Amino acid sequence: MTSKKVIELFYDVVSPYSWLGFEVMCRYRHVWNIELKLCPAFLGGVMQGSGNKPPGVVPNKFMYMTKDLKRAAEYFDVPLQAPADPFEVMFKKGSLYGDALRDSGARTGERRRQAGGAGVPGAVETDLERGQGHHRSRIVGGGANWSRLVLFGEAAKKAGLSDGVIKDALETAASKEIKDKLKDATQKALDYGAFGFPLLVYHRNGSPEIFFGSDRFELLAHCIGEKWLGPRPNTSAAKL
Ligand SMILES: N[C@@H](CCC(=O)N[C@@H](CS)C(=O)NCC(=O)O)C(=O)O
Repeated sequence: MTSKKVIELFYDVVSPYSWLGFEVMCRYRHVWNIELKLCPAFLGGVMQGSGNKPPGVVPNKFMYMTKDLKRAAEYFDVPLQAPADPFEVMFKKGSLYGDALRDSGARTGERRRQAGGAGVPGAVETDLERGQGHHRSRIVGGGANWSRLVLFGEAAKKAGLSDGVIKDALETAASKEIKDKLKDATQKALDYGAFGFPLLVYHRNGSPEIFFGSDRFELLAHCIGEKWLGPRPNTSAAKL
C-alpha cells in the first residue's frame, strides 16, 4: 500500500474544464508527491444521475463559459480552442467512446507490460495520457466533422504510440468490459457526490473529500498540506 496521499481525478474528454484539471494535476503529481488516480468517467451520466443540467443549456452560463475558458486556457497554459460548434460536440456527440478509448488503451498497455512488451514500466500508460491530452485537444478544437476514431488514431500516433497499440486500444474500446468500467467509474463519482467534472477526491484519513472544478487547486493544496505554486510549477519533476 502506498504511503502517498491519494487523489482521484474524475474527468471526461468532452469537458474542457476537465482538461485543465487533468493537465494541472499531471503537472503537480510529482511536485506534491501524491498518487494520482486517473478515473475517466461519463459526464452525461453524472449530470443525469445527480439531476444537474449541462452548463451549456443555460444561455448565460454558456456565454460566461466561452469567455472564462479562454482566459483559463491562457492562465493554465493549455491549448484549448473552442470548437466550431461546441454544443454539437459537447452535448450531442458526447464522449463515451473517447473515455472508453483511454481506458482500453491503459489496459492494453498493462497487458503488453505483463507480456514483457513495454521497455519502461508505465511508459505506455503515460503515452496514452499524453495521447488523451491530444485527443481532448482535437475534440475541443476539432470542429464539426471530426470522427472519434480518426481523431484518436491521429492523437495516439502523435503521442508516439505504435500502430499495434492503437489498433488494440480501438478494438478494446468497443468491448462490454470497458463500457462497464466506464459505467462503474461514473457511478463511483456519483456516490462521492459528483454533479459535474472535473471532480477531485482526496482521501483524508480514509474519508473522501471532494473538490469540483479546475479552480480549486489552491484549496486542495491547503487541505493536503502542500503549496499551490501556480499553474506551471517551475520544476523539472513536474513534467508528465
Ligand atoms: N468553475 C469550474 C467550472 C467547471 C465546469 O463548469 N464544469 C462543467 C463541465 S465542463 C460541469 O460539469 N458543470 C456542472 C455545473 O456547473 O453544475 C472550473 O473553473 O473548473
